[in-house]
Amino acid sequence: MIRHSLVGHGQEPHIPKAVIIGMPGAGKTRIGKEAASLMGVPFKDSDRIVEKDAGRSINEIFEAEGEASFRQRESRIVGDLLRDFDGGVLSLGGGAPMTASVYEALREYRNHGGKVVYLDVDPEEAKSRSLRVKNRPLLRGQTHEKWMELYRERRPVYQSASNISLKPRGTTPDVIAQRLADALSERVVHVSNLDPYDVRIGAGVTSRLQVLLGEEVMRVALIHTTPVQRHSDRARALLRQAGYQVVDMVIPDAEAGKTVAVAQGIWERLADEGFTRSDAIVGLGGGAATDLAGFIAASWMRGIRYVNCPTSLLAMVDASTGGKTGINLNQGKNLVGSFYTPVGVLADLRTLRTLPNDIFVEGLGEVAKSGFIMDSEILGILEEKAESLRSFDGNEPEQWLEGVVEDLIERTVQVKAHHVSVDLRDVGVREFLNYGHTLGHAIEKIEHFSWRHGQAVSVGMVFAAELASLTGHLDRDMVDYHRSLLSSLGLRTTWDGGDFDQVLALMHKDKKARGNKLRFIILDGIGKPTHLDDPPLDAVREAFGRIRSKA
Ligand SMILES: NC(=O)c1ccc[n+]([C@@H]2O[C@H](COP(=O)([O-])OP(=O)(O)OC[C@H]3O[C@@H](n4cnc5c(N)ncnc54)[C@H](O)[C@@H]3O)[C@@H](O)[C@H]2O)c1
Ligand SMILES: O=C(O)C(=O)C[C@@H](O)[C@H](O)[C@H](O)COP(=O)(O)O
Repeated sequence: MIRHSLVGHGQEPHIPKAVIIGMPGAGKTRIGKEAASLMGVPFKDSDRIVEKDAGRSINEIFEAEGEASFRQRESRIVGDLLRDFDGGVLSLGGGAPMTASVYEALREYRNHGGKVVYLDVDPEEAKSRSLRVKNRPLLRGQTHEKWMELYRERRPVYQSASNISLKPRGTTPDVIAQRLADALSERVVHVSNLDPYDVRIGAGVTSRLQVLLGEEVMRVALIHTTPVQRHSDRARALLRQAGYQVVDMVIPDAEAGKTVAVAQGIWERLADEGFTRSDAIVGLGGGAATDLAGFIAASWMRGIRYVNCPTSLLAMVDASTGGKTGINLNQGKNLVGSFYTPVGVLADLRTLRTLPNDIFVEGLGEVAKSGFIMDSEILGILEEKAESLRSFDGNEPEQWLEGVVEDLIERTVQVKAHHVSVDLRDVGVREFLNYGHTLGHAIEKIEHFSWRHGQAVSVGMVFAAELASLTGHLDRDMVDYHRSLLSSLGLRTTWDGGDFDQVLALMHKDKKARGNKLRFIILDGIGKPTHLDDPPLDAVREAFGRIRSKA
């Protein structure tokens, strides 16, 4: 069986971090070596190991034993290395994946989480480079025709054998090596809806835009706000380099961007720029920008492809994933929108470097929410790292960002992915992601959006915990735990604005409400969310009273 053959006798696999494949002259060795050195892991080239093992050069093996014998040697050695080259980067000879046994071994390796990287070079460039190297017996006396024939034969095999593809065209090997190192350190959370997609988390993942958008797309509308200009400049440069026509669309910041007027302005611009169904949207910024961009993608010509590039903690852990797109009305939050999934989400940790402290801290509200409803490990990390998280200023060491913060993002996205994979349309378990939001959205509205979403949700969770306690679902210790954890992170736990009747009217506009009946998400315990339908009005009023600072 596959698992058995790679893992061996009940041991953990010691598989390589990555295997690089591609045409001769693609730069597999140079780029692989450099990426390995950037990551501080060992590098091996299967051709060199075959030569060492045989005690003769590849040319000599071909001359003395013939190609079939070389392929047998290669297949055995690649098989061994795929089983036992712990965490290293391995480059394969250009023809290796064409051998059935190597192709199969690569498939097994991918099934165990291995990363097979196809260096998809321009065939002319690879040809001129490969002819400079002497020990390539199959390339001797090659005509241009024959080379292109080889390329056409091998390319589909490289494509289907790989799960990462890098196009070095127009870039230097150093840049590609850095991209490769970035791609290998990223984390991926899979969302399995009808239209499945991945959330990629890591430093530099924005460079994946081209792979996600694909070759059919001609025009890309890059929707973003001004505070993220530095990151949209980079995305725009990457998109132009990849050959797309980029139309830059700057929208008003935060909730001011989630309006009918802004959406209308963008629809008109798309029409003027001639956007068709095969064009695309990229939403880059905080949750407000990705909510709007998704809504534009969902509504333009009844739906075009879009990618989310979240740049705030909250957008990375929550808003960018799950396909809830929408805008606000004067009457309430997110009242108009649709469920429409992106083709991918790229959470580039480097963008967090410019994120102001208060926006990072509000994002912790949604992180804590995911801990409360499903993953107590998240709560453990938040408790342990509260002080450093609360004082985030963007200058944290790389290890911290790619350690604690990346762990929290990955875990929180896993919680989100779980709920939206099971219930995209929000008719059951997905509603658990709304913990704290019934009151939270009302607070945002009453405060004219001067309160940040995550802060409002934080108070909303304390309110929901109080309501759960009043209705016999949660004990007092848990309510106290909500207050102490959230405040240790710099989140609000009280609110003195509005009055009960105002709040009640807004809570009736919440999407969980049915007819005249309110519906809340509460907890029976950590990781045990449940619905609370139509609770006694007195309990709702009392819970509201308990979030006032003078309570
Ligand atoms: N669709 C969903 O499932 C979902 C989930 C959660 C929240 N949301 C929505 O997301 C919004 C809140 O998102 P948010 O907290 O990101 O707020 P936001 O989008 O208002 O962004 C907050 C501020 O931070 C700026 N910013 C973002 N990234 C930055 C960076 N890297 N450097 C500097 N500045 C940066 C933004 O321009 C803005 O000024 C709300 O509208 C909420 O309703 C949606
Ligand atoms: O994805 C969901 O489902 C959520 O409820 C996530 C929430 O954190 C988010 O704020 C969402 O936008 C709220 O949606 P709404 O349906 O209550 O408007």
